[in-house]
Amino acid sequence: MAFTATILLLGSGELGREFVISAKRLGCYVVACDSYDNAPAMQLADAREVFSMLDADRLRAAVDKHRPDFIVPEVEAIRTEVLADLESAGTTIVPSARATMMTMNRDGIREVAAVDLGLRTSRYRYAETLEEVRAGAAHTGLPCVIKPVMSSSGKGQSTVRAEADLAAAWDYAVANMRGDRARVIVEEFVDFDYEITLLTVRTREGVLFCPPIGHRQERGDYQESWQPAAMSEAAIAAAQDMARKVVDDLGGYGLFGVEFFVKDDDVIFSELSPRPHDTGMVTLISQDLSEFDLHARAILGLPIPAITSHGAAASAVILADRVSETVRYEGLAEALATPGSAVDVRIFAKPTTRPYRRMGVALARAETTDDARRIAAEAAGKVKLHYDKA
Ligand SMILES: Nc1ncnc2c1ncn2[C@@H]1O[C@H](COP(=O)(O)OP(=O)(O)OP(=O)(O)O)[C@@H](O)[C@H]1O
Ligand SMILES: NCC(=O)N[C@@H]1O[C@H](COP(=O)([O-])[O-])[C@@H](O)[C@H]1O
Ligand SMILES: [Mg+2]
Repeated sequence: MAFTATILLLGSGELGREFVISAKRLGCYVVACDSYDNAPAMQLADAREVFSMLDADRLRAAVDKHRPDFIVPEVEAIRTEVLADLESAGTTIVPSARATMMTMNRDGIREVAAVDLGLRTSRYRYAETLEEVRAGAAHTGLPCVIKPVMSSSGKGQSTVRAEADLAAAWDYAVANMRGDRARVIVEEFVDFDYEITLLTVRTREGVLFCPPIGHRQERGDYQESWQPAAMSEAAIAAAQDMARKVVDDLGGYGLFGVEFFVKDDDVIFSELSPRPHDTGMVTLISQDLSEFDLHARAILGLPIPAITSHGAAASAVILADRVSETVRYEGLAEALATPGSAVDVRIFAKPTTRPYRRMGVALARAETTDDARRIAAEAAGKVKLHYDKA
């Protein structure tokens, strides 16, 4: 068939949805996979498969059926041993099977960064029992942050300020982790001035960086992001140096979201996604090419002559507040009419809601990042979710 390439997308949320658009524009055939039907990326893809990507047999069956040129993971929770086998047999895993294995669990990437590469990270310990959690907290000191090694978007994460709260944090982590391995990382709480995502593109021609993205998180999940984040040249250089080391170690081609905490000029590596990053959705309005276009080009081996910035920009999330099997969006016209130099909205069209589930994002460009943040938040606030009765 007359397609540029066949891509099997593992995970079909909002990030996958925008990636499908970028890949389709370049003539790819995309099969979108996720554990539930009508996931955001499926609505735009050429074909879909609904199965748990932790199920090795189903994953292999999907690969046998579609014979992809590229397998593009969009979530962490994937049976990554299967990806390693497929890579050995000649299928390209994006960015590499090693990158997906090392980032599926927090302990993997932490060992690469802190031990193998000697990057500056927070103090940490792993724990598999409450006793080990107590020992971990004694090592890091309080406050500390406790996270399941297998989770994302802040699920199961809590900050503990008093020893008496360690047991509740352990229980919360175990109750909200993914997978069946009760293991957490206990991290020193970093009292950072600000935190950033450095979008880093590994291409055949070398490593490229987007301007740093600042963001604000609540409950371990991103609420708003802006670009460029104000940063000293020294801090940018330190972050770029660390990002380059990690992506070169993980290997392959694609875009990575590398997360750092910054305190004064001290830049501390936190973690990374070997794929587009939620805070990077701001690039849908801030730059040519967006993080999704960059991922697609890097994967396909297409040139990236320049990453052009359109100036200060921001994104603000639109969240659900309850469990519902149906949802409608209202206020789109009002949101898009928000005064500002450029305002846009992305509606993810997720079929169901739950408290804090990200359902859309508002985007704005303005003279300053402060103005862009204000306008994006105002536009996001105008989009109202209407929960129909089932
Ligand atoms: N050690 C720490 N000290 C201070 N804040 C922290 C620490 N670890 C995490 N946080 C805060 O919690 C947020 C989420 O943490 P982290 O990125 O590790 O979780 P995540 O579940 O992988 O999130 P995502 O998948 O959205 O990237 C961070 O962006 C930061 O704001
Ligand atoms: N921080 C990771 C992240 O933002 N991942 C994005 O959220 C989706 C899951 O959303 P859901 O939980 O609403 O289904 C994922 O598929 C991905 O697009
Ligand atoms: Mg993170």
